Amino acid sequence: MSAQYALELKALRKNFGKTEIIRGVDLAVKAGERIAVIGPNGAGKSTLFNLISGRLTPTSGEVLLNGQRIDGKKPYEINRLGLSRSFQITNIFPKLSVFENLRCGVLWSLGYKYTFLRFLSNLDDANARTEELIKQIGLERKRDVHAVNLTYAEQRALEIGVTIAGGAGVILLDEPTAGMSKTETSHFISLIKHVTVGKTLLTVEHDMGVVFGLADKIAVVVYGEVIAFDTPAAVRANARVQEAYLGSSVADAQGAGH
Ligand SMILES: Nc1ncnc2c1ncn2[C@@H]1O[C@H](COP(=O)(O)OP(=O)(O)OP(=O)(O)O)[C@@H](O)[C@H]1O
Repeated sequence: MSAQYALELKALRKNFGKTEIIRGVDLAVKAGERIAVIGPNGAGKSTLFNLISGRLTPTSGEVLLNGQRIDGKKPYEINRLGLSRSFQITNIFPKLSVFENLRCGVLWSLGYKYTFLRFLSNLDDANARTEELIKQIGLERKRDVHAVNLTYAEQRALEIGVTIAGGAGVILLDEPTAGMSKTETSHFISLIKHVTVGKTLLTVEHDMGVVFGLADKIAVVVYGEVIAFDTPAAVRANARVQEAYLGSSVADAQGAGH
């Protein structure tokens, strides 16, 4: 890949009415980096994800995926260009099995959206890729179970599977461990690391244990600006971050043994 960065935000701004919510964000993420986006409630993290994934159009500024402008494009176009996003609310099909949910994701990426009924039975490549995904997310024993009958943590695993099914190189996850127990969370961090090897990952996260367990770098968003973008150790030591946001959260995470 010739582009220097997998994802780049340049002077990105977003207003809602007269209120400026994203206030000039610059961020450059190298291919293969895992980034946690943190910040107080209402800082603009979800808005930033919406701008990157095409759900919102920036008021000004640029978003580049592998060097190509994607701001202004539709979410499915951005998806086709190699960026895939999962949401806080699961968007899997409850009445389809694990296998069927994943195969939908694979087929979509292969471009069979409108004709796939005709091809289902003999799509050996899609089926093989689907079986591989099931193993990756550890749901072999739930292969034929309807999504609605999975546990919450299994549904989240399936959702990660659907998110990566299309082979996107850049993955956005919105609070992937929200609502999980501590044991489920630590298992899930390993799963995310495992399935995103070689990919670029951005995750919005409130749980500092997850942040420090997962991220190569942390972007701290406060009041619509990125006030720090650095390694976990450097962010932890950053006085401005401590003051604006992180002090007590880091102390909590460290106290919890992270
Ligand atoms: N569509 C919208 N119209 C108007 N204001 C909005 C809209 N979406 C978000 N906002 C406002 O923008 C600000 C940033 O919201 P956003 O959801 O991006 O924050 P966040 O950092 O993701 O917060 P949280 O951690 O609570 O999820 C908030 O003040 C919110 O009320």
